[in-house]
Amino acid sequence: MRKFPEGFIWGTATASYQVEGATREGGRGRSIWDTFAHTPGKVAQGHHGDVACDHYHRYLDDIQLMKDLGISSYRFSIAWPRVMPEKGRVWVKGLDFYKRLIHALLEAGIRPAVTIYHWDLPQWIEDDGGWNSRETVSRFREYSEILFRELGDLVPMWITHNEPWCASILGYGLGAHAPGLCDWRRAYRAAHHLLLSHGHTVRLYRELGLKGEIGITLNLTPVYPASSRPEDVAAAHRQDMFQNRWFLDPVLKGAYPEELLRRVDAVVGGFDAVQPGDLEVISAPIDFLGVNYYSRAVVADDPADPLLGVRHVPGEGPRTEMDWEVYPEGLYDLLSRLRRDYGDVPIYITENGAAYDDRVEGGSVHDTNRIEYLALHFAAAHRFLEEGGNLRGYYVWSLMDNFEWAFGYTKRFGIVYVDYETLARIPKDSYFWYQQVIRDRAIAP
Ligand SMILES: N#[N+]C[C@@H]1[C@@H](O)[C@H](O)[C@@H](O)[C@@H]2O[C@H]12
Repeated sequence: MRKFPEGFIWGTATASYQVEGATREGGRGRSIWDTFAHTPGKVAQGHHGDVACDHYHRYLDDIQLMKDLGISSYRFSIAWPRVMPEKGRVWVKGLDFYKRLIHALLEAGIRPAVTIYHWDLPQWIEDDGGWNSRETVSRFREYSEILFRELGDLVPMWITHNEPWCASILGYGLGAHAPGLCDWRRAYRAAHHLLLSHGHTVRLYRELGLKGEIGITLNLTPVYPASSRPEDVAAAHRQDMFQNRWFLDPVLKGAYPEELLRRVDAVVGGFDAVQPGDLEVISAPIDFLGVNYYSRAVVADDPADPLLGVRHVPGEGPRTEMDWEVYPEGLYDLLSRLRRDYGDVPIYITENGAAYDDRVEGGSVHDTNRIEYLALHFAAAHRFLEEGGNLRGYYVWSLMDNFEWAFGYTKRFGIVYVDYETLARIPKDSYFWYQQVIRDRAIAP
């Protein structure tokens, strides 16, 4: 057996807009994802999060599932529109649901890990410029301070942002996510303001003297050249800078990659969002780095690509329902690279999992492909631990099937199946497999 260390954190993760529903309850205002999802053509089959998994009302049953699973921590996000529903209005009662959720988790012996922002920006803030506006940085700090003052003594682990790369690039550059804009200048500005708000919030956490730990979650994708040709190796370097170092370097080294700044100049005519002192704020020391890993990228040189001069090449491995290559070696390579290039920063894998075409058969879901996916990735993490890697925990994405952003409910990532007609939960075979891993604190060799 491959044993994990005593005290290793096993968890599951979700996010507010993806599971809660109740988008008109508790005084909640509209988010950019309410707007985006209700805009025809933006989300598969016109799906939206109005009901989602109804976690808002079913959280006690969901916590029982977590308790039976045996996890030690549950990662979830707080919906900013529940706290700041409209301009000029703070609705602290909007936190009542989260206070109930957190107390129930603590009673179940489950450590709450709170993501402050997982993409559901209040619509009124987007109307005021959203992450393209530096004003949002101070609004995020104000929002964070409310959370810290109301929940700071109950919550031991805080994540400022989830995947700021996605929130900025997909939301403002490619238009694939809310708010659905296609403007690279706004995307670069949004990325900077997300990072800046992270840094100010870390500093605030320290100023308030809170005793927990705070970090940020980045979606990181190790990049491999399609061949050993120098052109392809250089292409991989450029993609790595765009995909990973853009956020890793400011947070952990206090500087953007020089080549990125040159490319930004060339593509959007200058990085005008950075002001003196910003990078010092962004690189406020963190207690951990959250890593979301799903797959790798393989790229070749392609001069026809205006942004980076790269072309993505499909890897040889099997694919998930997201058409992502199953490549567990990439997790080990990524963790090793972080240790090599960024020092021994404590790491949590804050998301890892896979979407498959799950079917209910006789009341069960035999998702052997997801068990294999998780087993291979747990083994990669174990290899890193065996080499002295500072890995503190692993959150499986996701506890339950949920609203998969632009894919709506067509992609199932959960270890618990959700029947969207009845909202019944059915633990999949992977749930019971994970339950045994947690009991054994080990995986089979
Ligand atoms: N796609 N996909 C699954 C999963 C998504 O559901 C999460 O909300 C994101 O943090 C991250 O993209 C990963």
